[in-house]
Amino acid sequence: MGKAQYEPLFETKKEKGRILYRLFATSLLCGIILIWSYRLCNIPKPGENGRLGWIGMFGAELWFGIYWLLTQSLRWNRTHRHTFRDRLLQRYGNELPRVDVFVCTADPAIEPPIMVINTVLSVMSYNYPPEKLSVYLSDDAGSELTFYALLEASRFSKYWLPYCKKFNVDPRSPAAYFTSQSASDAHFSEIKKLYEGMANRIEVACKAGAIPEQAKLEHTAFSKWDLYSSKGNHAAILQILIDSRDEETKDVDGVTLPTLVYLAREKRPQHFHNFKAGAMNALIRVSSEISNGPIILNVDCDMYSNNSNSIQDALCFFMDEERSHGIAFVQFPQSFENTTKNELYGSLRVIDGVEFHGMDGNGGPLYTGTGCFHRRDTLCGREFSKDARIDLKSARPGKTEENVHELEERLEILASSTYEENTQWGNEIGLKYGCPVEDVLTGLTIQCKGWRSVYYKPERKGFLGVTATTLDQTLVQHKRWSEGDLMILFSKYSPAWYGLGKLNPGLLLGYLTYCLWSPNCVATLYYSIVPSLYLLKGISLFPQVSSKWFLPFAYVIIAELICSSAEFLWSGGTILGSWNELRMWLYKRTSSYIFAFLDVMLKLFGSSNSTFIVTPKVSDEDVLLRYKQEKMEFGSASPMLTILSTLAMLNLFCLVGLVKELIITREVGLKYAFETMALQILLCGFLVLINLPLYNALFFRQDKGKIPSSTVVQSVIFALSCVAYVYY
Ligand SMILES: O=c1ccn([C@@H]2O[C@H](COP(=O)(O)OP(=O)(O)O[C@H]3O[C@H](CO)[C@@H](O)[C@H](O)[C@H]3O)[C@@H](O)[C@H]2O)c(=O)[nH]1
Ligand SMILES: [Mn+2]
Repeated sequence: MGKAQYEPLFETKKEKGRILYRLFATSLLCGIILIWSYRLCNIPKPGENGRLGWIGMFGAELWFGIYWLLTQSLRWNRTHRHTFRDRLLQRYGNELPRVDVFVCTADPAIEPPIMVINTVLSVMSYNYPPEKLSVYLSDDAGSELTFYALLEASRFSKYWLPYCKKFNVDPRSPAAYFTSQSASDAHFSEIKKLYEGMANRIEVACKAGAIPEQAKLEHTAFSKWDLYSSKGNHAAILQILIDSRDEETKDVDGVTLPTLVYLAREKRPQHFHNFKAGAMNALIRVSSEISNGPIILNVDCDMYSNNSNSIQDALCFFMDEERSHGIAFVQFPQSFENTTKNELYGSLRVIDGVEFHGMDGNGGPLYTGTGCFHRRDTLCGREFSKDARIDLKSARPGKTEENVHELEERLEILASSTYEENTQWGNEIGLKYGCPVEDVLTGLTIQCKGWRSVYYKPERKGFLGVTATTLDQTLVQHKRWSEGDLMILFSKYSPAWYGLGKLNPGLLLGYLTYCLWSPNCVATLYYSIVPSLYLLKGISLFPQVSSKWFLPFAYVIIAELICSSAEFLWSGGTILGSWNELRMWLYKRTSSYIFAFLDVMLKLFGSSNSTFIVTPKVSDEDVLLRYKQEKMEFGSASPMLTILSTLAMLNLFCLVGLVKELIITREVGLKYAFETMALQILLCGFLVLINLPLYNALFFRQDKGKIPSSTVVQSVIFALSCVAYVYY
């Protein structure tokens, strides 16, 4: 094709209004600098009241200001992507590359098999040539129930795939499709009935905790579970359920089906399994001997495909003749199906709607796990080189002489728990080990090798998953993320030193923003405790309202509040949602981040081990009901909850103490108090206001989601002693 007619497969647009934003950010920076100057110039002399508190305020504001500066790297250079699928099909319709999809599951109890196979079915039915598509399910529990469900799904797919194609439906997760549709023609009822039959059989098996004897007789694979002892202790089980090279396996219309493989890697108590990263690496090896697709898509078991064209979209970024060469991976945003209108537990809205566009403008987003397309060889450690073009037409391993059983047996060795000993797997090859956010670390090293990545957020969401439905789950998940990100900062691959000179400076700062999530806890804790306590003591920490120094404080606070709410609304959130987001911002910083920060510090000094607490994807009925009503679920006692309620109580006591002085004892005049303490009163008042749901759960609620009485007692005692100590 001549250069003149070159039509790109994707286009990149700079965000409109960037100049305006940059002006605004610069003005905010001026405000911040003024605040710093005010603090520095007004530190009370040694011996004067409030010197220590003042110095602390300076520290906190210095941190907030610097951190805010870092976050500008995520906003300065935002870009948006658009793909041209029709051009892709026109040019490469017949030579599309093979694509391997990896689905990961870890525990049938909190990731129900019926949900897992809905995800599997949704990715099997992509709008893509089936002979070029292979789907691998990694089951870290090695559960017979999950395997049984997958076997059922492989049978159902013979009806489901033709149906999807014929009626061009979306989403292609049957469960999601049937809940979104109310059509009632004969085809619909027929396929729905088939699905319900299957779902019913799976549910019965899961309830009983055992699969029907009949199924065992029909499929020999179940004998592989004869030696199974537990989810942490079992041999590798590999089962090729559909091999698209087989002539006999066709759907009901006689069309080839995608390859479908079940893999439970070997697990032994004496061998550390490295969580999802270990599962992914086993999948990379096994798949390389079956389909060896040059493009790999990974999804979590709850993240079904919501858009049947996502593979084609992603390929537009890998197959453009002029601009695809340096692109290693394409990350889609993480969206959720079970969110409520005002997202009580916060959301990834601003990350997805603003920040990742900013990362993309600087060299590409982080690899955040699910919904990411990779080139196989960059995932396996290939360095970038200007000249060496990557071939997406790599050969598929031919069908060998061995029969399927021999093949499975041979490949099970690749998934054994000792296979990686004395190899570079988890280090130079595949996903990196040793970090709770293995994906972010892996993506970082790929970018350090000279590759870039792409953030693609299509109109119709690519993937939909299940988000946490209780406060505790949310905080635990954010602890894992923020802990992992901070570990990266101190790791061999730290963006701060390893990335220096390898990454675009803007990208490096972007990584730092995420790595430094958890240290934010220190300044936030300080800001939510000390000003309120000083308020009670009658010591002012902010400029008087009539002072000219009041202006920069007012400007920075108001502008930042408006800007972050605007970003939230702009990304599709509601006003109440933005208030909830603010609350979660506070809660994460004063619980998840504290524990993440402490854990990383402990690790640096050699103790404590990483864990991966898998987020539950199902909840009890009453919990679910409260979730839908957006009633915060506190539930069980935990150290994180104790901190949150202690902080809330502390601020309540301070505010009540102030009101008592102002109105009842009238020790200080109302006017005088506002003149000298306005910002402190506002801050304390804000902290009380945002904690209203927490007070409700402490003292008034009767349902199971309330705060347990042990926590109530603890937090009141802690807060009272703190206040008493300061006051007397
Ligand atoms: O030992 C394990 C643990 C987890 N998983 C799977 O990993 C996925 C993610 O686990 P989940 O508990 O849902 O974590 P999330 O915090 O929701 O996951 C986000 O964060 C992870 C990194 O912490 C990324 O890997 C994920 O892709 C991303 O969706 C799930 O499919 C699990 O089944 C395994 O396969 N093996
Ligand atoms: Mn998840």
